[in-house]
Amino acid sequence: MRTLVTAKQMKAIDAYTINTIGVPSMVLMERAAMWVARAVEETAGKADVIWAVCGTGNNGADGVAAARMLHLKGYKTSLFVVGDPDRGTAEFLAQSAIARNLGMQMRPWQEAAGEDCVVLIDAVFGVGLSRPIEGEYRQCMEMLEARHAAHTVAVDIPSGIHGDTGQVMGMALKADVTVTFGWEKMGTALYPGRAYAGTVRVCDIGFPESALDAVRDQEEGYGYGLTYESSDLCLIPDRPAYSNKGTFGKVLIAAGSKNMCGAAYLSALAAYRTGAGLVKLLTVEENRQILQERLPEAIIATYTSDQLIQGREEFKKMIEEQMNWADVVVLGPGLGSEPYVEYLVEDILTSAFVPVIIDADGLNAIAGHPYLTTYFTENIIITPHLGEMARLIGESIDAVKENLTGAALEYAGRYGITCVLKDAATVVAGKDGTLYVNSSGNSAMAKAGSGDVLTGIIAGLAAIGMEEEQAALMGVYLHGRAGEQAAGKIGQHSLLASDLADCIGAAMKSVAHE
Ligand SMILES: NC(=O)C1=CN([C@@H]2O[C@H](COP(=O)(O)OP(=O)(O)OC[C@H]3O[C@@H](n4cnc5c(N)ncnc54)[C@H](OP(=O)(O)O)[C@@H]3O)[C@@H](O)[C@H]2O)[C@@H](O)CC1
Ligand SMILES: [K+]
Repeated sequence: MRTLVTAKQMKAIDAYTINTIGVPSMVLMERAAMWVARAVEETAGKADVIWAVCGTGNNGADGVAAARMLHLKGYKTSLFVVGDPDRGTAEFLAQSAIARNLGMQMRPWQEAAGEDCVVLIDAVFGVGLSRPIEGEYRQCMEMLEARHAAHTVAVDIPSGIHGDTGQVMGMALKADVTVTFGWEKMGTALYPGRAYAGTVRVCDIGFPESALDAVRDQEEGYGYGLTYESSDLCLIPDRPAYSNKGTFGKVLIAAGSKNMCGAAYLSALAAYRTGAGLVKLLTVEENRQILQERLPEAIIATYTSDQLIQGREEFKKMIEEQMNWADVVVLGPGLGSEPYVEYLVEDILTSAFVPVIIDADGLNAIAGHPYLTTYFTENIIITPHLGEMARLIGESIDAVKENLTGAALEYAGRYGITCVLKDAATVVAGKDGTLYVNSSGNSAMAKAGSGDVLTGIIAGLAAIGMEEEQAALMGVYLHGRAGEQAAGKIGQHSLLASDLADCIGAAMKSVAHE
């Protein structure tokens, strides 16, 4: 498990380490610069021209210090400054003085025109970036972008990427390697920042763990983000030898509509593949035969849409019985948008006292009939993609995209539920402010049916004993790992959602015994 911090949190950790613990700012900076210089040395030869392009804040100061270290080792290093050097931070002024005392020239960035650059050290902005990039800064960064250095090392975060949201603040510089300090920044875990960062290296520059704790305690609701890595797969419960199908929980999947049964099938298949003991599909009568043929392991229960509208009381009773049977419920894949879906959602929400994972048309019914949110309990996990989230909160997709973590946290907090907001880097917000940013998966998973598989995985994990929020976090991670396995076998272009489901077992195995 790795911790992710926002820019604000990182600044507070810096300040605590310097002011309360007493580690001098310049000591931290020298270590930071050493890591940056090392990353450059891995690719630069002594004949290659290295540019360090530095702003006048502490990110720039890191860049000046790294350039000085490389200069002392005999590398051809040019130092360029953007912004008014006289208004630099104390550290920038100190690092500039050291560089000059060692005979280095610090020139305005405009003088770079016409000179060569093989390796670029991007030290224009770090976590201090607070507004869109304009004017001289933009001109400088455009010049750097056009330069196409063979290799770019970003200091702490690619300049132009917002440390909290990963958004491009007008423009940003793409890096091959981002050398970051202490903890990974939220902005390089989320897209598009993640795509700009290249390989992210988290380097220890001497922040104590206690700074993380102290900052968390100082401010209420100051939660850190987290992300899983392969060793966390061991959090998935073992399968005891002395067991039967009842040991592993019963999943009920309310899904599918007339002649639309693919989503129901994929969700059920994934729940079984994840380890559920029994999976029952609750769907329309028209789907019975095909689902039975495709997945004979599943129990099929059916209803007709007429039954639902005309015999509401009886239908409610049937739903109650199904809910009593289930240990976990999936509600929504492929349900369609017929008027009866509203009643189905209402009856399930009012009679389920187990975790309910709501997806797709289940969420659309809620967006169309907001009174349904009054039935939300802490057992609810919603799994919207950007469009579904936008409909739920009445915002544009762009607005959700700009602040993915904020949207998920706000919705989860408002209703006391778990919100899985699906994107290239899916985020999960828990009811108590837990924030998870997923690191697994690939673009091959952006295909029809992938979300249905995710619902089945989360349900399967809940069925084998994981608490619902944990099942949501792990489900997202495992889903991505299955995508990696499947792409490895089949290739990114050809991967289908059913391949994802078929690779869940291998993804779980790669885990436990890695
Ligand atoms: N000892 C330490 O503290 C350590 C710090 N470390 C390093 O320091 C970095 C953080 O440094 P930083 O706080 O000085 O901010 P930085 O990112 O350099 O930005 C400079 C200033 O730019 C300004 N600004 C913002 N947006 C702007 C815009 N669009 N256009 C123009 N100006 C804009 C804004 O000032 P403002 O104008 O808002 O007052 C901001 O303060 C961190 O990423 C890491 O690399 C490490 O060495 C470890 C030890
Ligand atoms: K930078």
